[in-house]
Amino acid sequence: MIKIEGLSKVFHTAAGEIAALRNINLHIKKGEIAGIIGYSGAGKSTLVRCINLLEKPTEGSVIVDGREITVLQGRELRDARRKIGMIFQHFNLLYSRTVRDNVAFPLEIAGMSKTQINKRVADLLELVGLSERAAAYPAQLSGGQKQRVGIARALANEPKVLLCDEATSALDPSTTQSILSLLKDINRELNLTIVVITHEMQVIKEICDTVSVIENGQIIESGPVMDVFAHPRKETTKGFIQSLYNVEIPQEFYRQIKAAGRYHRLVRVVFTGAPAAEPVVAELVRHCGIQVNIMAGNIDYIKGAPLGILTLDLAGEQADILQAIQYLKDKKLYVEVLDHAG
Ligand SMILES: Nc1ncnc2c1ncn2[C@@H]1O[C@H](COP(=O)(O)OP(=O)(O)OP(=O)(O)O)[C@@H](O)[C@H]1O
Repeated sequence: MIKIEGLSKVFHTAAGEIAALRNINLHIKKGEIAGIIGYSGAGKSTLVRCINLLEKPTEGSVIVDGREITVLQGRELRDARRKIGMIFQHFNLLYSRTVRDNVAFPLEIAGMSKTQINKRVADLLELVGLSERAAAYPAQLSGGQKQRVGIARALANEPKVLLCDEATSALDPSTTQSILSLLKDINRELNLTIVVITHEMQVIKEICDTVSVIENGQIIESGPVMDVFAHPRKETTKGFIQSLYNVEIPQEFYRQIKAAGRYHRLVRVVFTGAPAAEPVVAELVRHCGIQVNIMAGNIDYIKGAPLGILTLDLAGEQADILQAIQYLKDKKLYVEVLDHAG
């Protein structure tokens, strides 16, 4: 549904050139919820704004639903943009208009008749659960309700793609949850392709099918959410996972264990899917005759599938520990020997 190829964006400022995006390549399938995560200044907003040409790329192409939008201008560009809805962190509502009139706005611009507008607005407000607040003004709404208006407005022209730029960053955790479930429902009901820009791994975990990590204007890692969560390759990605699953142990604590004298290895074991339920630790003790201490751990469920991350301290004879690590690998578990262990 979205193909981004060789996309670069350079801003020319008084202080010099800023390469906000460098050679971005990204393919997003129809009906997918694609997450793009990065720290502040990584280039997320610029990337999402290049998808609907709010920002003109310096190089490269953006193809949405088979149409290269980077070459469009004037009316053709306006028509193409209509099929790409967008919601924002600070909602960007018109504060002098009621909820109903905010949602009607893009339809008025598209030249729809009043009767059709009334019908469509009523349907959209029902979809986002705001029928009762149609006559209210944005200032009378909570943050979550304002974002619901933003979503209804973004869906008014029946877009094929919905871009969400930090759409839940201004909301509290429970409101965030309700907006994320609304987005998930809309994705399912309308088979809408959604691009989610965020700096919060929780958002990626809750609703995304795929995730791309952006740093210094480049995509450094990309893949299905479960794969990236289970096997992050880049330090930045590991940092994001760490923000969700705190499975690190303090160095000082590990130094104390090592001081006990026995041979140790600190390993991280990642379970995905079925083996997560197996009593692997017990088997490890029985098969390899070593001592296993669970130092940190977390089991989570991503789209119903378990993802377990355990930090284990293995103590015993060196040969037995090597055998234990091999045993885990034979079980098709991902094992990482943490390099600060000795
Ligand atoms: N209009 C602009 N003019 C000049 N530089 C810009 C402009 N917009 C963005 N930048 C620069 O481009 C880089 C990427 O910014 P961008 O806003 O895309 O990052 P971000 O990941 O969305 O960060 P944040 O979450 O803080 O918004 C930054 O160095 C930023 O200063």
